[in-house]
Amino acid sequence: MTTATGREAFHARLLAIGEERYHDKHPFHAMLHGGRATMAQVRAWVINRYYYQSRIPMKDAAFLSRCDDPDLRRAWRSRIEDHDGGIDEGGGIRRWLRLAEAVGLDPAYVASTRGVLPATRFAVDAYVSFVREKPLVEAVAASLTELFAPKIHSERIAGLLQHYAFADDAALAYFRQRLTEAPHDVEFGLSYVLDHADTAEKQDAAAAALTFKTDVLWSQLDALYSAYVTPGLIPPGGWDGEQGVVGAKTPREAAE
Ligand SMILES: O=C(O)c1cc(C(=O)O)c2c(n1)C(=O)C(=O)c1cc(C(=O)O)[nH]c1-2
Repeated sequence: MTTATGREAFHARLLAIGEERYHDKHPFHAMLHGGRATMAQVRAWVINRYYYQSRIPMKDAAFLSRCDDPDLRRAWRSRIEDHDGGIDEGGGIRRWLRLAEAVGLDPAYVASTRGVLPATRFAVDAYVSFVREKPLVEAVAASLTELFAPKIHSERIAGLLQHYAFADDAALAYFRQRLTEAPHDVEFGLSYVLDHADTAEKQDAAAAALTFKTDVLWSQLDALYSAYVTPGLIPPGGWDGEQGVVGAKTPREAAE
């Protein structure tokens, strides 16, 4: 067994993975945040990303089902509350559906997950399976992409507000809420991984888990890009640009 590197060096190694591979660098995000995405591309993103949102509490439930430590369960369970919320107010999932409505989609269509690209399903389902099957320290390490999420959420709020007529506080409530939830989650997750990856083997496995998760995120955007930007090859079953669209087209859309 080789010796683990020190806590700080291991932390730096994890940060470097995000620096190199996080999906804030994907060209689809540059289009979206820079106002260069058409409304059809924005809608495709909202439809596909809903699938990720809908599976996050399921993967957290899978995680909880494997924890025999009540302290760990107590620290983790708020993640499910964040996304599902209460009966009346709902949580992140309902806030995401408000964004869907704001971009002119029928929330029931989005919630049905019809039209989600096959590659999106494969990537997201792989994340849920990973968390269901791998050692807990790797499952927690995979969630650490959230270290890099507040930056992308801030960029997205600013970019969408600047460039899109649909964007207002109600439409973007999902992202504002994550700005306070994610740092709390990730603070716990990071200390857990730094404490529990106490051999070189476990550190390598945790780094690989974080790398895997960056692939989960990146490949969802590759799928969107290929279907709705270039070459524009929508796979069978993928959203056709019409289903679930409600209301009149905006003048900008009519010109597109
Ligand atoms: O908009 C984004 O780029 C982004 C990324 C991530 C992420 O890094 O996995 C999450 C979220 N958002 C998010 O909103 C969220 O609730 C979330 C939960 C998790 C997770 O792995 O448990 N990641 C993310």
